[in-house]
Amino acid sequence: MTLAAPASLAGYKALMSVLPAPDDGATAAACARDAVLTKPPGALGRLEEVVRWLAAWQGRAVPVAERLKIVVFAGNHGVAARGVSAFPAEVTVQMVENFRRGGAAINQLAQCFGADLGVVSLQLDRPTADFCTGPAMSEEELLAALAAGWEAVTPGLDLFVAGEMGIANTTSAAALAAALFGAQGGSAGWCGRGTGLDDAGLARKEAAVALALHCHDGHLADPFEALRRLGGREVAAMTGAILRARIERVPVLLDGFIACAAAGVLERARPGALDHCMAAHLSAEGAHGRLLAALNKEPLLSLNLRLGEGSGAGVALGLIRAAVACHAGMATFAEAGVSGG
Ligand SMILES: O=C(O)c1ccc[n+]([C@@H]2O[C@H](COP(=O)([O-])O)[C@@H](O)[C@H]2O)c1
Ligand SMILES: Cc1cc2nc[nH]c2cc1C
Repeated sequence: MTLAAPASLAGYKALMSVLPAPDDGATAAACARDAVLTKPPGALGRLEEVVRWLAAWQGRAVPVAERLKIVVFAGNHGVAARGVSAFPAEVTVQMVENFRRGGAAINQLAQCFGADLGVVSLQLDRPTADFCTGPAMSEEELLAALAAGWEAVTPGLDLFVAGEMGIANTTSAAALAAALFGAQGGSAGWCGRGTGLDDAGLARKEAAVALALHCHDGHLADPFEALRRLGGREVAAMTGAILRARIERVPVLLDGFIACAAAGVLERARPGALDHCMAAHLSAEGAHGRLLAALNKEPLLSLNLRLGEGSGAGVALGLIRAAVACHAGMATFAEAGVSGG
């Protein structure tokens, strides 16, 4: 059954108080099976945690990793005109074409691990407004972006990955993270080099984030309002998708800095709203570790990736499949005639 996206921000906020809970029965059954598999207890380390997490949200004692979906959301940012990225804004639309032709990293990762890949382009010819001088989006634009994400998650998926492409979106994510989780020590602490900024570019980015926080001061307490003022279309789409996944009990692998800032909106709106999410990796973007700590998430991988597109989560799909294969396929002590400890 298709569930329509809420028509108002009040509708989204109302959903935050009725989020589904994990299936404790399925978790207990997965733990019971794990306990009799032919290995010392705990010997598969965090792969066992992955199985418990999938079981809880899929509602299956033996979770599966067949219907995997990655969606890359693309958006453009007015703040790019301030010289806050190492690349020009036209790269966003060019990369969308690359995704469509199968030439990007995420295409290869999706193919490697049998994931379905979708690309959702969000009005690339209409960048958001420069949030240093006013809100990035109107309420109508925010609702359209949230709905685009919401509609990308179909019920019955075994796992969802929200990826993004948007030149300058690490500036948006830095400002949003500062608004959501505080700028103690200065907002520059949320700024990294993104696609590879030099020192002068980093200084422009830090100045842009500081200016934005000053401009919107007093209006950032509501996480959805912070998203409207400082986010971007692809950032808001990821927020909508991650929320829809929770409603549909679809587990989500979080990608890098921008995806985690988008997810952070939900965590600030209701602590625990990201219980259906696992952090795939620690990005090389400087403040990602700080953001993961604020979300209380321990990343599965740390490979110095800083690509976005959902690529860190794409690599982690291999671990997800490995965890599920062991849990589903291993013999029990009784079946294998192995003496238990
Ligand atoms: O996912 C990350 O942690 C990440 C870190 C640095 C850069 N990116 C990607 O690079 C773009 C944003 O970088 P920038 O420098 O233009 O803000 C955007 O398309 C992201 O997908 C992504
Ligand atoms: C080439 C390129 C590819 C990307 N993929 C995600 N963000 C990106 C940024 C650039 C610049």
